[in-house]
Amino acid sequence: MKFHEMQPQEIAKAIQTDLQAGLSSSEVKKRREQFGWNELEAEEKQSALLLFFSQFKDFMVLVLLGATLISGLLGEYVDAIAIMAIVFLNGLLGFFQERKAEKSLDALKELSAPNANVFRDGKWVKIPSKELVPGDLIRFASGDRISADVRLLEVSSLEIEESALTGESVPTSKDISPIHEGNIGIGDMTNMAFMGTMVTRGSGKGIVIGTGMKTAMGQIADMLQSTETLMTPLQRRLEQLGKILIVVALLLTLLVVIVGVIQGNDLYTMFLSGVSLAVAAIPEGLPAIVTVGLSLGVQRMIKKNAIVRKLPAVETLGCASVICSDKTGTLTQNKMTVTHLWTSNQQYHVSGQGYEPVGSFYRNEKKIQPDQNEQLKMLLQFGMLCNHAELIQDKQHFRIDGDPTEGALLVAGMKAGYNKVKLLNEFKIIQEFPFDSTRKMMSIIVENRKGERFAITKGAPDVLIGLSESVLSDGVKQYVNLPWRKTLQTAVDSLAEQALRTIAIAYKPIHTKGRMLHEAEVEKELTFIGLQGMIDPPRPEVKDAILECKNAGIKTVMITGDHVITAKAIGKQLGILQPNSLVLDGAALQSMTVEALEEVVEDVNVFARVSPEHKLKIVKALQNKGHIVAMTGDGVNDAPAIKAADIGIAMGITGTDVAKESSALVLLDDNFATIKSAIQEGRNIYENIRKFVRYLLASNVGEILVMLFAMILALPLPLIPIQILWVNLVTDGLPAMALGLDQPEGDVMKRKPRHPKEGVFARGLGWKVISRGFLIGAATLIAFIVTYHQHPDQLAYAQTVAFATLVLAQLIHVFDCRSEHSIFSRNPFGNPYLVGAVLSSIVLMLVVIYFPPFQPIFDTIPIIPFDWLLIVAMASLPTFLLAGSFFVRKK
Ligand SMILES: Nc1ncnc2c1ncn2[C@@H]1O[C@H](COP(=O)(O)OP(=O)(O)OP(=O)(O)O)[C@@H](O)[C@H]1O
Ligand SMILES: [Ca+2]
Repeated sequence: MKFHEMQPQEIAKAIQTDLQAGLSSSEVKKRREQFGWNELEAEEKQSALLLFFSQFKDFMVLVLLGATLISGLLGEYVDAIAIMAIVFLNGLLGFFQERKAEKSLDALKELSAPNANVFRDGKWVKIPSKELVPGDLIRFASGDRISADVRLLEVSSLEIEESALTGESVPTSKDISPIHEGNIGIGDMTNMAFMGTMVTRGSGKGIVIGTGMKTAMGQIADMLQSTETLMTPLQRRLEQLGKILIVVALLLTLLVVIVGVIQGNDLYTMFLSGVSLAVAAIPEGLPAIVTVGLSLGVQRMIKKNAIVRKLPAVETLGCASVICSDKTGTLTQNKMTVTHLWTSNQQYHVSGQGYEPVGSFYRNEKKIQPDQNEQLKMLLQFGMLCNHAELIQDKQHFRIDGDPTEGALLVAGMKAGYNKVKLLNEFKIIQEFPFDSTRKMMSIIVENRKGERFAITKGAPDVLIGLSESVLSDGVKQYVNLPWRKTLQTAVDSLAEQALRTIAIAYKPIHTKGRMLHEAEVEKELTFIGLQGMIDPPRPEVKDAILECKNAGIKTVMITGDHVITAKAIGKQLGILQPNSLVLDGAALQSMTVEALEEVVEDVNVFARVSPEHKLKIVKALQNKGHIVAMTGDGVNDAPAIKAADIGIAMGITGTDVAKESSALVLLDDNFATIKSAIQEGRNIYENIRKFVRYLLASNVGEILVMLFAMILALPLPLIPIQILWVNLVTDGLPAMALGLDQPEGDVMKRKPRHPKEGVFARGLGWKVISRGFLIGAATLIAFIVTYHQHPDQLAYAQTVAFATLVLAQLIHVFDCRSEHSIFSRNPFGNPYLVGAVLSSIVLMLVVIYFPPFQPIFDTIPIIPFDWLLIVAMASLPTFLLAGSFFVRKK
């Protein structure tokens, strides 16, 4: 018999699972050995060796190797070996950079791996999905992705979207009864749930019958998800730039070689110089360093609780101009406590803090017994019944498992002395209609001991008022006429004005038995019982974060399903709501076109009582206005807006799998302040990339120009090929890496957001690269000419001086690259990595010049101390000459 044909008990027996306790840890271990991990086999990863060799397939490296071969054939063994060594070192550096980038991306994948809710050793626990084994009992709810093949045991309005398997995008509604029609397809197995499919509504529980490759998903081999690493816009631009530079460098090389040969240099030397120059001119290390820069930034973001799922988001973050944030849990703490009750025209106050179920009830400052008041009792008890939350006590600390709103209702009932288990004995739950953010309510149907049935509905008060035909007042049902409507509305408003989140409770007798009801039949003609108002304090750090964003030119918009007045009150507390800002509610949004919304959207700071579906409209309107939008979300219905936003952000704690999968960024702590940190980091990463692009390109320009000038002036070559290669590797590589670790400049959060289309050379970068590069080249040439004049018979000495000048000029220039303003605007020794990199580059340069075994290889001659004056002066010139203009401008 197949699993879908069996009764739950039969399945449990067949697969040997105790439905009361789940699997034991020892049993799990055994089954893991038998069935393996619950994962789809991914493609083979590139081995370390392969990665190492892939470093040498670069075009320029091949040219270099060709040059080595020619040197070898011509008998220039020293040259050949030295070039080989440098190529090897270059490859090694590239290898380590790529390994590091890959490792941190792997770590990211690990962090965003899905979890499953499993019943083991008699307890519900959350584990990584990959640890599931056949026989495990798992549960899931709206927004979850099913992590194994499952035979369903319990469902509550469960609907699952199975398009990943069947191509059918309309969700299938699920039940648990056995199916006996012989041969059926996956789409018709309504009592099964399959790995990779998505719960769009309701909740369910089931027993795992297949894991890993032994699932319906595992059988479609080509479905295996290959994780694509997208390139960021900047990476793409740099790649294009790289291509242009290759052409430019090759042309220049050709020019240098031709001019050189015409002037009587021998062909071999000119060939080698040309190749070295081309190698030096092409920033082939740039893409790798950019990747490392990005991944270092990504790691810093993880430390700040932000996980980047799509690398391009790192850059887009720096461009964000609007953050649309959920209220509950992101701006506020999502720690709810009921403080006010309202029923029969009376307001009550509840004392106590947090989730500790200790507190008293007061009316007009006088303590009362809630048990004495029939209607208060109903309000509290029904709030507990229509409720999935559980209160958990760890030592002295109380916390909620489930929805905090429901947790607050549960605790309020417990303060009055009621016990949920006892209540469930009195009222049997027959049917349930789960909460969703569009209906904004939840209902259950219960049967009491006398066999009478009635529905209990709890939800947003404005919605419930509309659905009520009567209201309970001192035990009597009164028809909801206009005055009553006003009374109820005033009661809601007065709670909302105190920034309280309000929940209304209503009920209705049910006379139909024997068949399942539809929610539309139940959630109407209700009798209103009363209100519960709960506080949800703002997160303390959010107010400052919002202000910081404001200074950075980023507007914060609150989007909430909560009541307009509650939203306004919180918005005021947090500084989101400005005196002249607009508030829009879901009803208004519903009737607006995107175009109409565009007209006003820039003035709206609070959207209240919205459904998740409205978020997409808001994103679109803002984007049409030219904004780069960051949008948060957690539920299934938030996914389209998260996807459409420039930066989709999902909640790590309350977020569903679906929301996380659509997002570019996941907040581990659900905290708004983390978005701010991520944006700050995003800006910083971009600035750091600018820094080393600037450094590397200016260095390359300097190297090319010094050679080119010398050619034009009919001078001998100021640098020999091996020296150029050395500069390219050591002087350029290490400090550039260190720039990737630089701290943000003080004003990084005081600038306006960067324009997303901004080019690589925007904001004066192009000018800085050319001018500094030009000066570095000129200064090096001057040092060379002066020295050559003094020692016309010692070309190698003049070349050594030129080499030292070039290296030093770059190592001084690197400090200038740390600031968008001037080298003087920051403490030059503020980045210890950079200081370390520069010092080691200097030491390596000295070794090449003064350590005898290296002298024949690099053709260097020890420089006499006096000449260092010239070198240092010339090397400082490029940086300080133009930095001087900083003071001129500042005045
Ligand atoms: N578990 C629940 N049962 C019944 N009604 C609820 C429940 N949770 C929330 N509500 C009601 O539905 C409204 C909308 O809730 P929803 O979760 O969509 O938004 P929110 O959490 O208040 O705001 P945000 O979108 O900022 O997270 C709430 O204001 C509340 O009145
Ligand atoms: Ca919500």
